[in-house]
Amino acid sequence: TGNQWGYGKDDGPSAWNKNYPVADGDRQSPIDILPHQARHDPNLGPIVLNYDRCTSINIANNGHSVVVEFEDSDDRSVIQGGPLDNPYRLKQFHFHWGGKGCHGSEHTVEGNGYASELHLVHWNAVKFKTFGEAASTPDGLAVLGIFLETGDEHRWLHMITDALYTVKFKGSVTDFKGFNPKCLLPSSLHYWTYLGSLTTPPLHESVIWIVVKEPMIVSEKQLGKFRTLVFTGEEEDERTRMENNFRPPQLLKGRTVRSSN
Ligand SMILES: CNS(=O)(=O)c1c(F)c(F)c(SCCN)c(F)c1F
Ligand SMILES: [Zn+2]
Repeated sequence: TGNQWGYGKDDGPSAWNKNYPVADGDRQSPIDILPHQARHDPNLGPIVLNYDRCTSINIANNGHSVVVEFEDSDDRSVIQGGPLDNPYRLKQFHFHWGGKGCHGSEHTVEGNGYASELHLVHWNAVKFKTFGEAASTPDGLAVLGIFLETGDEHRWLHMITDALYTVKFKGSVTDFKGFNPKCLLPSSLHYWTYLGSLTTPPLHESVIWIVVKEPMIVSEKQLGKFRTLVFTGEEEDERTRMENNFRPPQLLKGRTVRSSN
């Protein structure tokens, strides 16, 4: 069908504007963050996360990433504070990563990429009735971005990486109950924030981005397990390793990046 997109030569980020013209819009993500040009805003308070472990549902391979979905019928798991006027409900989290040794984050900092980037996707259920409505309206979504850097093993990431073999193929879904993603976060939640978009089609310009400055540290072995997933379905004959599922930085087009402290 027409809306097939991916990260390959012919269907990758440089081709997305064919089916999704907003790809060339004025508030696209990710971006390259220049800390010295970010405006420190003393009015930016801390990010407050209230996640309830009971809202996690399943882990899935959607053909683009590995995604953990959450129950979002009430305010049990929300993010608030910082640049947000309302609490935003946790809908899902997923990752973007590179190939062996090369970079795989979406946002970069002074041109430097990280090995991977975790996105916790939240939606404004005060102003919108459904996730879909929020995802297609300016500032309907708040995405918390966390960089992953290789080093020592992450003590809790094994809860995700141990489940990856069950979602190797596109379309596979497995139960994933009782997981609180707060265990993944670095100790400091100082952040940069700016107005942007989804980084995958349909690339809606609906995201308030909150990018945490301190990366989480994971081992090369843990990261390698993400690369055992494939973009393709079990029934397909070619097995395309899932890696480099990141969009490169987009033009800032006059936007301001603010910094907590
Ligand atoms: C920020 N990262 S992302 O890649 O642009 C991204 C996804 F991959 C998503 F899956 C979803 S939710 C489901 C909608 N198709 C989302 F809101 C989202 F923003
Ligand atoms: Zn993402």
